Order: sequence, then structure tokens, then C-alpha cells
Amino acid sequence: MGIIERIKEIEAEMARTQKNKATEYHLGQLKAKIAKLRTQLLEPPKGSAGAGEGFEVTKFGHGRVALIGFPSVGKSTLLTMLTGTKSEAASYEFTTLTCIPGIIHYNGTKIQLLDLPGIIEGASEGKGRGRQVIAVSKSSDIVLMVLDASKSEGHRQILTKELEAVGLRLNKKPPQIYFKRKKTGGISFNTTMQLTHIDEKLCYQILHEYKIHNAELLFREDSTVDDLIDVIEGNRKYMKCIYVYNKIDVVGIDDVDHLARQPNSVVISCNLELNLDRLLAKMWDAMGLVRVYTKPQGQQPDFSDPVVLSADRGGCTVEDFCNHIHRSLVKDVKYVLVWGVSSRHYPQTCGLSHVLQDEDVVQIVKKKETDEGGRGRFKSHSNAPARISDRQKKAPLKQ
Ligand SMILES: Nc1nc2c(ncn2[C@@H]2O[C@H](COP(=O)(O)OP(=O)(O)OP(=O)(O)O)[C@@H](O)[C@H]2O)c(=O)[nH]1
Ligand SMILES: [K+]
Ligand SMILES: [Mg+2]
Repeated sequence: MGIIERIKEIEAEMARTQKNKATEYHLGQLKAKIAKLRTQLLEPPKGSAGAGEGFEVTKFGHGRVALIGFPSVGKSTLLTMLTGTKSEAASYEFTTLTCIPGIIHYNGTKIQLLDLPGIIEGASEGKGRGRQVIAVSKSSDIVLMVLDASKSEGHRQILTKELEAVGLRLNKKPPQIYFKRKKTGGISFNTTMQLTHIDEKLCYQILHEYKIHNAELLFREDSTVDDLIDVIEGNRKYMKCIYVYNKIDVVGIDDVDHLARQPNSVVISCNLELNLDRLLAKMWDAMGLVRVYTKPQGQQPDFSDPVVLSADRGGCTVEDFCNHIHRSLVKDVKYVLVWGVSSRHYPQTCGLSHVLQDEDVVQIVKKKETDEGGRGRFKSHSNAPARISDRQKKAPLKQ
């Protein structure tokens, strides 16, 4: 029996089983069995180059966004509208057969948008080009799930289920469970609060299913069996997703209003060019990009070419900023001056661990540069230099 048949069989057994206190251990075990099989399914078949075969597109720009959706919801039309790159659109399904990249220029940054073939129910099991599409979406920073506003609302759940089946978790935080495998010592089970969905016995049973007999387990929130399985599997990807309801030109105003009020959702019409600016703004917020402008000593900041950082990709500290400019820079940095949202004074003297925010201006002061030299040139910025040297005397900067 193949893996997919085995998953189907267990799913059928779960559907047959009544949910109650007596069956909860058995159901938990079945869930773990399915999770294990799904992980097996994700491993590329022997001899192939991997699940994303034929779909690889070189990463470009400051972030990557994937368009996921059923066929003919308007993904290609949207790519063409937002990037100017022409991706063929037509009224028949499966017009797009591969991955087509375009670039969005927004807020001085470049964001790579990927058009993909439509996926269908069963994509996670390899139907259509599901596996390749999913591999590409996993490589992106956020997902735009494109939906047809005139079609069933159930499509959103079906797609979410497909993506969950391959380990993608949309708009969810990683479970607050500490889990560490050990060589010896048995299972240590601890919680910081009362658990209402899971108990010690069930945890042991799940761990047993994974043949884990020595581990440390600490629950920091009221977790579920699914949370525990996610943590044990360890291969889940947590991503932000915006639900994009397209074709609002063909539905009534009440429906549009209803869809627009769903969380993480935006309603658009490619045909009428409605609300695309709102979509871009939401996308920008979800990506959490941090633009940092470099200010050479004694000169105006360079606002044309920001260093773009991201908390999800590499981090947003001063150290990350320096590494972005040059790998060897960090060791020469004495401190930096920061103007902007993240600074308490204008400017604030900061060390490498300071976390920068969008549109901060940063000036690097290197170790060999004398304070004397800096002082003269800082004059245009009020009394900044005097404050800096005073503070330095009092509290040495943490590096
Ligand atoms: N009414 C209406 N039709 C639209 C809109 N956007 C796209 N369409 C139409 O929807 C059809 C499908 O558009 P595509 O862009 O090819 O859709 P797709 O999601 O890329 O489709 P596949 O590549 O086949 O998965 C085309 O006939 C488009 O003209 C819209 O905002 N309103
Ligand atoms: K189409
Ligand atoms: Mg298409």
C-alpha cells in the first residue's frame, strides 16, 4: 500500500471514531501516524532533484511573495498588473504551467512576486503540480492566497488544508512548547499552566509513537495534540498569508463587504484596478521589511538606496546592518549613531545589539576614527557630540 492510501485509511478511521474522553488517546496516536506519513511524502522520490524540480527561480530583491490559488482566480492577471511582467492569462484553467517571476517596486525596495500554476484539492499528495508549487511557496517570505470572490468561501479552507498537510502554517505562531530530545533520563514533563486539551498520558503516547523515550517537554501555553506533533516533527514553516479576494466586480456589495471584514483579507478587482494599492500596503506590512539609510560622516543620509533588513530573514540589529554592508565591518565598529523611530535621542549612540526600525538613519563610527574628528563634523546636529562623549565616559558601550 502506498503512503497516500495509508493516510486515506487512517483519515477514514478517524472519521469513524467518535470523539470523546475514551477515544482521545487513540485519535492522538492516529494524528501522529498521519503526520509521520505526510513527512515521508515530502521527501523527494529517490533519484529526483527534489520537489521543486523545474520550478526554481533565482531569488531576487528584498523579499519574495508567492501567488497561490485555484486555477483561473486571476493570479497571472494580478502579476501582470503589479509587476508589468506579462504572464499569460486566459479564461481556461491551468493557463500557467510554470513559475513566472516579476518585480514589484514599492517604498524604495524590490519585491519578487511569483506567479504559479493553479493548485487543486489533493495538491499536497502530488495532484497536478501541487508539490512543485508548494515547494516554491515554502521558499517565499509571505503567501498571497488568491481567491475568486464569486466562488465558494470553502475554497479558502480547502487550500489552507492542502498547505497545512505539507507543513505550512499560515498566520500562526509557533507553539510555545519547549521540546528537546535526550540520550537518557526518560521523559520529563512540565507545564507552566493548566492544559485543557492534552494530558501527560497523551503526550507519552505521542512520543512513544515517534519512538522517543528520553526527552524534555515543557508547555508554556494551553497546547493541543496538533501543536505537540508540529513541535516534534520540527519541519513546519510559519508564514504570513494575505487572503486576496479577486473579481469583486462580479459580486454584490454585501458580499464584498463581508469578505473585506475577514481577518488578513483584502478585496480587489484586477479588471477594474480596484484596491490594488491597499493590497500592496498590506503586503508591505506583512513582510515587515526594515529600510535603513546610511549616513556618511558629515554628509546627508543616502535616501535613494536603503539597506533592507528583515526580522524573519537575518534580523534587524545594528550588527545585521553592518554585516549587510560588509562582513568584515563589525570588528571595526566602535558605535553607531541612530536617528529615527528606534532611537530615544537624536541621535542615539548604540551598540551592535540595538534593534533598528523602518526608516532609521545610521552613521557608523569606526574604532580608529578619533572622537575629535567626529566632534567637529557633527556640529550641524545640535549638541550630539558632547552628549555622546559624556555618555561614553559614564557607561561604556555594550558591543
Ligand atoms: N471579472 C473579472 N475577471 C477577472 C479578473 N481578474 C482576472 N479575471 C479573468 O479571470 C480569468 C483567469 O485569469 P488568469 O489570470 O488566467 O487566472 P490564473 O489564476 O492565473 O489561472 P491559471 O494560471 O489557469 O491557474 C481570465 O479570463 C481573466 O480575464 C477580475 O478582477 N474580474
Ligand atoms: K486561467
Ligand atoms: Mg495563471
